[in-house]
Amino acid sequence: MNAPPANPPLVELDQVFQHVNGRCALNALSLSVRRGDALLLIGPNGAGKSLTLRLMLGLDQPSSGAIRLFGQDLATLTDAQMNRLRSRLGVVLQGGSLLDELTLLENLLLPMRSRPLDRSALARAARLVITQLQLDGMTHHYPRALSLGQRRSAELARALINQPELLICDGLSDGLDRPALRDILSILQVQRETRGLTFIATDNAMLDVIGPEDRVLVMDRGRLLFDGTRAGLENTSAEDLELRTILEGHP
Ligand SMILES: Nc1ncnc2c1ncn2[C@@H]1O[C@H](COP(=O)(O)OP(=O)(O)OP(=O)(O)O)[C@@H](O)[C@H]1O
Repeated sequence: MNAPPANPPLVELDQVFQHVNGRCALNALSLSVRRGDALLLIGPNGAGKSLTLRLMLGLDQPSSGAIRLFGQDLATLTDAQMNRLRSRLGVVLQGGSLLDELTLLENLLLPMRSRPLDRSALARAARLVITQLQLDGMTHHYPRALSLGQRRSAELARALINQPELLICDGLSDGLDRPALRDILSILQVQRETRGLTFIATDNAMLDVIGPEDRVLVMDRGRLLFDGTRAGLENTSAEDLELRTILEGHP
């Protein structure tokens, strides 16, 4: 048997198809995410962005094709192995996921339940993300007392509390204004530079706040239309009508 590569891509999709209600929602999708990448997945409503992330997280199985997370083929994993892989991830899903009956601090500590840490280690982990996400003074508030931006920050803090290797965010910017989005992006960039965080975000609004060398994937109707830098996307879309039409937001 061949040994797995020493430094495999963190996520790989290989010729993935996904049929939903008889429709081909993902069509021959192949992509690869390397450690330290910051990858933005954009495209119109229904392009297949959320489906793609759900497959990466092992929440759905593809109709065909292979998905590898940290070098392991998800189709071959037991539930226990999948849970171990998930403990290396931070996830923010669309639509908000804070539990209303828990305080902000209790929400933040949810991912730590299965970790054998003492109170001081938990407090340290919480303090770090609370400071990073500027949530000081709010730890005993319930989610309903927070602004939308604070709730999004809290979800991100919860996703980062385990210091994950890979952060996957669906619709992180929903309801956030541009300065708030820039703040969040700079927090993620610092984690990328200081500890090699890899992150994947589906977020059309982020296109305006990422750097020219950051990586962008453009999807439409389940197909991957572009994989390159934001600067490359600007050049390519000047000559590619299909891409330009999507970026300008027309049907
Ligand atoms: N649970 C589901 N049942 C039926 N159809 C679904 C389901 N989930 C996704 N789809 C369909 O799959 C396609 C891709 O959906 P997906 O949610 O991945 O798109 P998206 O790019 O994330 O869109 P948005 O920007 O609106 O979130 C769409 O046509 C959608 O209607």
